[in-house]
Amino acid sequence: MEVSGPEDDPFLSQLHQVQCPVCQQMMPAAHINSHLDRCLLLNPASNAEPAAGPHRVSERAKGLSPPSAKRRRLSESSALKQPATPTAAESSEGEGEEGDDGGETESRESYDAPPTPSGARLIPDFPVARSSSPGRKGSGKRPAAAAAAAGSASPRSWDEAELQDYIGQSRAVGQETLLRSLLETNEIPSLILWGPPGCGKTTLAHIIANNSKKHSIRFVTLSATNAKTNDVRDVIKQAQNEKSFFKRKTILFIDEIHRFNKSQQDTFLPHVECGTITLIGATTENPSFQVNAALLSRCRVIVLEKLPVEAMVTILMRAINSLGIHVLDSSRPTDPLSHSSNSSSEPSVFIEDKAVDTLAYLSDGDARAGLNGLQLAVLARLCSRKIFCKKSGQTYSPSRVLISENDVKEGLQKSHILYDRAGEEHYNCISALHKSMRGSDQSASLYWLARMLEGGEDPLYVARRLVRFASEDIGLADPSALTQAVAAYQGCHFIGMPECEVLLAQCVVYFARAPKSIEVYSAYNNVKACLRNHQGPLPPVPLHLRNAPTRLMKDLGYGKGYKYNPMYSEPVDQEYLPEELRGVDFFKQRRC
Ligand SMILES: Nc1ncnc2c1ncn2[C@@H]1O[C@H](COP(=O)(O)OP(=O)(O)OP(=O)(O)O)[C@@H](O)[C@H]1O
Repeated sequence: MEVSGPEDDPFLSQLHQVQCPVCQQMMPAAHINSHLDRCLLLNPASNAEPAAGPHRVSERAKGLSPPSAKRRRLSESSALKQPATPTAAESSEGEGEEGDDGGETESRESYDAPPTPSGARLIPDFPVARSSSPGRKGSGKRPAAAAAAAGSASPRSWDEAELQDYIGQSRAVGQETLLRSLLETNEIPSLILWGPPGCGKTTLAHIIANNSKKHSIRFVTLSATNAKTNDVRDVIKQAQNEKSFFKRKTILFIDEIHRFNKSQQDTFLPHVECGTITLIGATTENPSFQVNAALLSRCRVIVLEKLPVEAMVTILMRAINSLGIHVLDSSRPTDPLSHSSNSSSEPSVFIEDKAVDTLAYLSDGDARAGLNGLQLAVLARLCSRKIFCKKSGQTYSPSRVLISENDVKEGLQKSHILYDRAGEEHYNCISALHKSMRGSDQSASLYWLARMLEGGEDPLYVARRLVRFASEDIGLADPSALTQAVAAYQGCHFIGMPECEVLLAQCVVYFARAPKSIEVYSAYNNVKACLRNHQGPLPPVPLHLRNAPTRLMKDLGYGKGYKYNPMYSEPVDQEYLPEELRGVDFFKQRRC
């Protein structure tokens, strides 16, 4: 069983009181790191950190202002483990009042925990089962029931993870790669990590974080899903202070960097350029389109790939080992109940080896999907393990539970419930949104919109679909719908997420309520069908409709007989379609 200190558990760390070594104030352990940041800036003279040096007093006297009270929560992994600043675990316990941070809390989040409301995300524990190479035996590190119920199929502490713990991706971080040598010499350049969901972008960033911690480099994370431009400015301001006063470097990790719009991305540019921050961005989208060209040219793009099945098996086996699950060899059919007896109150959990292979295969290179699928399968089996005995009329819980191939398939389906940006769910949801607006159901329209945006969909993708809908389904019944959609698109482009969500919501409700007409859409389809079905060469443009800029053309009869409509007070009787299509009305029916 793994033992973790109170600083590992956000709940415990709230209860655990520690004393600030600078101002001696007592506060919950969870607050100590954010408090220390400010305290060191405000009280440089009393700073215990050896690197601080005496010059800080004069710097403060020069008017170094304290970080704004509105400063958003930021994560800083190096601060959590600075050698000279006692961590919560190292500090003595005691009673005390709340920290002086005005209610601002800074707690460590678990690995896949959602970002804090401000968008700041703390460097979480990083799941690495350091134990050996994972074979297919199942090591039984901690009871599967407890571990799965605790909410993770990943092993718990990944705090010390290093590159060797990173599975696969040899093209990006293999032995001979540039990135590996840069990491080994601790020369981290600005990077863009580009790859499909769950392939390990964030994981790699955390490995870099662990590496930089050793060299007292600050590592701050923001998620572009929630962070606002002010959050970025705060990070930059603090990075400038850290650089000039403490000669400390800052690495800023931005998850889903493509969700920052171009002007938000511009905020980093000068600071990346002058070395105030080293930027590491993670994105599932092609950076050539989603990242500012100027910013991109200052970053190395590391392309990560979908994890191959073998790598997925290794990752799953690590989790299985760490959860204490036993793997059953299907080539040697045995009754799991005949395995060694289990005296503990926790059931022994077994998994078929083919279930592991299936999970690895079906996860499609997405380790998160695989691990979530495993976790849900374990939980589902544990919850349904009570057996009713007809003879005694009692229910009892068997001491052994078997996870089959079907269980993992179900687990995988459930873990994909939310939203799969890159897969079928993406198309299902946009189709449901389109149909709900067409059906004038404003609630359903908003629901599908929110489901996509909350699931991490690119707002510009939704906006583009709205532009299309404006003409396809509303058309001339309300021509201003198109203006609304284009405005929403541009608004999203200007302000990005999360602010632009309400623009899309407004547009979606407008469209759901708007009158609908497919008149133009179907007429145009009729024209296209006419062209497609035409046999032989297309009919020539009638001579009277042709322009005649030269004498020769006039001589050839171009423009001859054309009636210039503004010259007539009554409707003009004139043909505009080619001869053979005379009388065709594409608005009434398809005639070709
Ligand atoms: N190469 C890897 N080695 C070990 N574990 C991995 C690897 N890739 C992913 N994982 C595991 O899979 C889970 C998801 O990985 P991670 O969050 O790094 O993916 P991501 O590429 O950042 O995904 P997204 O784009 O959806 O944010 C983590 O729990 C991590 O432990």
